[in-house]
Amino acid sequence: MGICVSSDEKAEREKLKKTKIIFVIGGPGSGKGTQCEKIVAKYGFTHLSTGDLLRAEVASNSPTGSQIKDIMQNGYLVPLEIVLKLLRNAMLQKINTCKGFLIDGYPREIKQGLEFEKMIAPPTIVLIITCSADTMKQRIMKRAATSSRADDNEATIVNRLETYFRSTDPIIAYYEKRGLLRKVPAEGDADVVFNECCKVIDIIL
Ligand SMILES: Nc1ncnc2c1ncn2[C@H]1C[C@H](O)[C@@H](COP(=O)(O)OP(=O)(O)OP(=O)(O)O)O1
Ligand SMILES: Nc1nc2c(ncn2[C@@H]2O[C@H](COP(=O)(O)OP(=O)(O)O)[C@@H](O)[C@H]2O)c(=O)[nH]1
Ligand SMILES: [Mg+2]
Repeated sequence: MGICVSSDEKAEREKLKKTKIIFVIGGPGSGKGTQCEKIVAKYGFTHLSTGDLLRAEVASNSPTGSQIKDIMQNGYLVPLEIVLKLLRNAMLQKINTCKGFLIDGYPREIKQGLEFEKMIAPPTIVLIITCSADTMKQRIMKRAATSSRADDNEATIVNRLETYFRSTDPIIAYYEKRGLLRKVPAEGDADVVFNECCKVIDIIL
């Protein structure tokens, strides 16, 4: 006997499958949030950052929040089940009004991508914003002056960069092989980077 799926759940799945989904990946401080903000303004997509969802969970003082606080403070990855549940719930809340999703900061491991496809839908494309580790470090240190993020400090930045580089190469190779990867170099000015992002997005509209 198959797994029993309610008709509501079926309808949700169908809607999620029809919606455009862009994974936005890139190192810490590469400019994912900055580009997503610009994309939202131009295309009206819905921006969901897994980092923001997790920080909101910590701020809410929920049991899950206290479980993940130290992990994040130290620059490590939060367990997949926690991230995916928060993400799926956030997507379902917006599904009826949304023109497309920008999923910022996900996947961080191939397994996250595979589980997302199982639970939600395949991504339309995967946008990767790339710049050097030095550039990322400099941008985060500048942001640290105003961000009040617990992980925007020099020691944690080293861990975040290490975590990023360790887990990202396989993700890049995986989506490249499937023809879904779109690379945007991000050393330059944010507007120049945005221009490149638009070229990639215009093709999937
Ligand atoms: N998809 C995810 N899977 C596991 N952990 C995650 C995920 N997204 C975020 N986190 C965790 C990792 C970090 O400890 C913390 C902050 O993530 P995030 O805000 O994406 O910061 P970041 O350092 O990768 O980049 P940024 O500087 O772009 O915000 O939350
Ligand atoms: N020069 C330059 N700075 C940028 C660019 N994108 C973001 N920044 C700055 O770098 C910092 C990190 O950007 P953010 O969008 O938070 O990056 P994220 O960590 O990838 O989400 C911010 O202080 C931005 O102002 C860019 O394309 N060019
Ligand atoms: Mg960010």
